[in-house]
Amino acid sequence: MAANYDAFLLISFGGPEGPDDVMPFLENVLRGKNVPRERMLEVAEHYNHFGGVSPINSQCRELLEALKVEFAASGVNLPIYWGNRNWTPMLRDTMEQMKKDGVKRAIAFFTSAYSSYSGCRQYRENIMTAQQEVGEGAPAVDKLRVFFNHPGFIEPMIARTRDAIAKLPPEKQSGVKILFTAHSIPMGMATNCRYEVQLSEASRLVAEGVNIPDWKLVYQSRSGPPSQPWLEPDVSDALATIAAEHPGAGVVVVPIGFISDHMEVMFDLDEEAMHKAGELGLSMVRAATVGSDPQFVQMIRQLVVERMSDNPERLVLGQLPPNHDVCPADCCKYEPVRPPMGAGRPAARP
Ligand SMILES: C=CC1=C(C)c2cc3[nH]c(cc4nc(cc5[nH]c(cc1n2)c(C)c5CCC(=O)O)C(CCC(=O)O)=C4C)c(C)c3C=C
Ligand SMILES: [Fe+2]
Ligand SMILES: [Fe+2]
Repeated sequence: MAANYDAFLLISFGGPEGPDDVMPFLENVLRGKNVPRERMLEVAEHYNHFGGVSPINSQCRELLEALKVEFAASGVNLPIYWGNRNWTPMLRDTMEQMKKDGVKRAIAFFTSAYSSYSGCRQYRENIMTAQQEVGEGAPAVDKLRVFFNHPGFIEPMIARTRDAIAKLPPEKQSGVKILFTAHSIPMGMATNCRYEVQLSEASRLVAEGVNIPDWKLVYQSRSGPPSQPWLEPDVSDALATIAAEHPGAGVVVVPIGFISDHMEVMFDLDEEAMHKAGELGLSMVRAATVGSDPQFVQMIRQLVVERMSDNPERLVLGQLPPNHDVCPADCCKYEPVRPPMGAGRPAARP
């Protein structure tokens, strides 16, 4: 059913924009999560390595600028808002502003291509919490379908993978191995969502697009305690396996699980995985994420128009259908094992 919207809302993760932001940001990210404090401090070091600034907020600003141009050029007459889960601009403040501006019903784009607790349900919970905090008159918010199999995501990723292969030394290009990487999540989270299935399909589509049969889906940025099972293999272990089986091979690492080159891409891949590949004698190139690619920006506009049309064209590639518009009640449900009492401290809110 077509719906009428009077605003567009970008909802993202947020990131620190200076050294003083790093710890409160991480405390926001990890509140209620079973992640050891040592891991939090380790990740803080990654951010401090880059001056305490994550590029994610500036990447969102760039995407918003590109979207304004795209909407104006194609007659989509919706004001654009932006709110984050973990750092300013916080979602609740944005919703407060939307209420003041008289917005009644917004359509939201989450910066996650896949269904998972963190990428889907937690954002929906964040919306509900923000609505409660804003109170009477808070805008209603619907979310766009996940886009892991939309041509506007897959085709730019094929182009970026092709560019990355071309950066390998010519003698390493034939026989290249592709590692598609995504954020690892606890097995308990993975079992109640379509994260792995959707990631495998997106990876398959990109591998097929560049005609490379030798590919594997692997994981990165694991944060759980060693006792808790998370999705594997880790990218470094996968690199070691390639080095053992194909010494000196060319490897392209494609961060298919992310849509911008944020800290988890810059540190975990460009620093750690690159260093590991060098030690193992592999030639590694990391493919870029979609960022503000024109086709990706167009995709967001198409997804909005799709929801506002009576007979929409629901673009999709591959073997899976377009994902649902409205999440069923238990979609991406996750009841985490809580950390022991006293293991975490409440975070200061920005
Ligand atoms: C229990 C699961 C997760 C923990 C713990 C976790 C910690 C953690 N994450 C970041 C930074 C980012 N995470 C991002 C996305 C993301 N994170 C998880 C799960 C956990 N993260 C998932 C399932 C996802 C979604 C993946 C996807 O589908 O896109 C991102 C990217 C956000 C974006 O909008 O692009 C970042 C950045 C930190 C710093 C952290 C703590 C140690
Ligand atoms: Fe994460
Ligand atoms: Fe979901």
